[in-house]
Amino acid sequence: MPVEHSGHQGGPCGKRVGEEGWRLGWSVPGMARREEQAEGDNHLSLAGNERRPALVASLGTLGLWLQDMADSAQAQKLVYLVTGGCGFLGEHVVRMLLQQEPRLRELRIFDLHLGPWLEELKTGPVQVTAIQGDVTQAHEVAAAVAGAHVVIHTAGLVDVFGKASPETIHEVNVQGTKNVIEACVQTGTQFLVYTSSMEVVGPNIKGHPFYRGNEDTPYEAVHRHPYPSSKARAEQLVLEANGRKVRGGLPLVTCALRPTGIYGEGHQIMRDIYYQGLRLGGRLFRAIPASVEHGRVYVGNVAWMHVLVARELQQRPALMGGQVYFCYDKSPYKSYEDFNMEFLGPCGLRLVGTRPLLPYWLLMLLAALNALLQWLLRPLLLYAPLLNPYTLAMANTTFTVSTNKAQRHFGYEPLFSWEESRTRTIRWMQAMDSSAQ
Ligand SMILES: NC(=O)c1ccc[n+]([C@@H]2O[C@H](COP(=O)([O-])OP(=O)(O)OC[C@H]3O[C@@H](n4cnc5c(N)ncnc54)[C@H](O)[C@@H]3O)[C@@H](O)[C@H]2O)c1
Ligand SMILES: C[C@@H](CO)CCC[C@@H](C)[C@H]1CC[C@H]2[C@@H]3[C@H](O)C=C4C[C@@H](O)CC[C@]4(C)[C@H]3CC[C@]12C
Repeated sequence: MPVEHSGHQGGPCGKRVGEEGWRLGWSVPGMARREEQAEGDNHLSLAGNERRPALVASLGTLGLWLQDMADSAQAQKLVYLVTGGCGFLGEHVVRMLLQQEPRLRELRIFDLHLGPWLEELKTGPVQVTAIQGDVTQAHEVAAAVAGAHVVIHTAGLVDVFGKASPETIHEVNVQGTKNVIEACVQTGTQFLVYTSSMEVVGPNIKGHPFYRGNEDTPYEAVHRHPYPSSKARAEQLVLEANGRKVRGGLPLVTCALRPTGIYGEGHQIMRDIYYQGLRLGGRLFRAIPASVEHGRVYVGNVAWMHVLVARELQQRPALMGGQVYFCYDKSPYKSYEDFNMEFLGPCGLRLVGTRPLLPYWLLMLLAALNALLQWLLRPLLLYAPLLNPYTLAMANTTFTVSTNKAQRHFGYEPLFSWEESRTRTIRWMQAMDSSAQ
């Protein structure tokens, strides 16, 4: 089924806040706890002074307050740079850092396209610096990196639909990453976290299943498509750079995070599939057997892993430097289509068929036809449907992870339960729908 990227249409989801609602209301479970605890601490110190004269109590409070100020002035000293900070994942990383990294003094957000939502962040206690720039331009990257303690490099060209040329994908994903590494070395930045992908491992071109594998599971990683090839090369460069001396003589410490298919608020492909379903009268047609498992992970948990890994890399460079970690959480193992229905179902869409409605050979034919059409139409227009031989192979090959390496190395536990991840994603879809009406 050729599934085209969509425009906006109204749908059957219930009315909620507008799309901005999820942006402005963004918060994480741990944050509320931290604030409550801070308040609780104040109450405790006041309670201790209750029976003393009022002046002593006030002085005590003032003292504590001054101490707090001094502590936070000392603690807030780190400068972080997030490349691709205005993307789907990048925005979540940025917001998570602001909420969960108390040592942050300045947060630099580097992206080709800056989002208007950055403005709202500039009123907080952390200095937020928005930098419009291109990772393929070494001098722009170096200027942004200079003086940063940590770089989280999420910028990338995510394209499995043939929208960009293989050369452009390589330029952004590989040359862009080289520029980030060189900038760290030249300017003296010691910590680099790279957002890699499950695709550096697989599925491979032979369609071998990767069933609940971990970072050490043997697998023949062979790629031909430009996107996974570029991510694999970039990851290799990042890992090889671990231990290089940066300006000032200290060693560069790097590691790579490999998310499986990310979902959550802001997920463009989910949006496209939703509107596709609306165009088809509220129905989607099963194309992939329900038994093919596809790994998924909630964007908030991926963002949390980035924040945690960046923090712990500074504490445990010997253990974590040069390592790769799959991103995982408690999201259930399901087929790509069944998993999407967890969100699309509550928005009124139905998945028709308990088995694929078309035989696989026919789907392959349609996918090949789409590829041919894309090629023929290229001089006139960009035809980039969701279904092509590569995306079909991705959706039709089991690839799931089961690991606890992140927990063992840096104490990672998902911040969001599956129920919460699901609820947040559904709310976002409902808000998106009501703002479209
Ligand atoms: N979405 C997923 O399911 C998924 C899964 C695994 C890994 N990843 C990786 O996560 C990262 C973020 O992906 P995403 O899904 O948020 O994609 P995205 O397209 O939403 O975000 C990428 C961001 O990078 C920016 N960017 C692109 N080219 C740039 C350039 N030349 N210079 C500066 N900025 C540039 C874009 O403007 C965008 O804001 C990517 O590196 C991707 O490979 C994504
Ligand atoms: C055959 C169609 C019938 O419904 C469904 C096509 C679905 C595809 C468009 C997606 C299936 C698997 C997705 C990819 C996967 O989740 C992991 C990814 C890794 C990441 O680095 C980038 C995104 C992606 C390639 C993701 C893209 C969309 C799928 C191919």
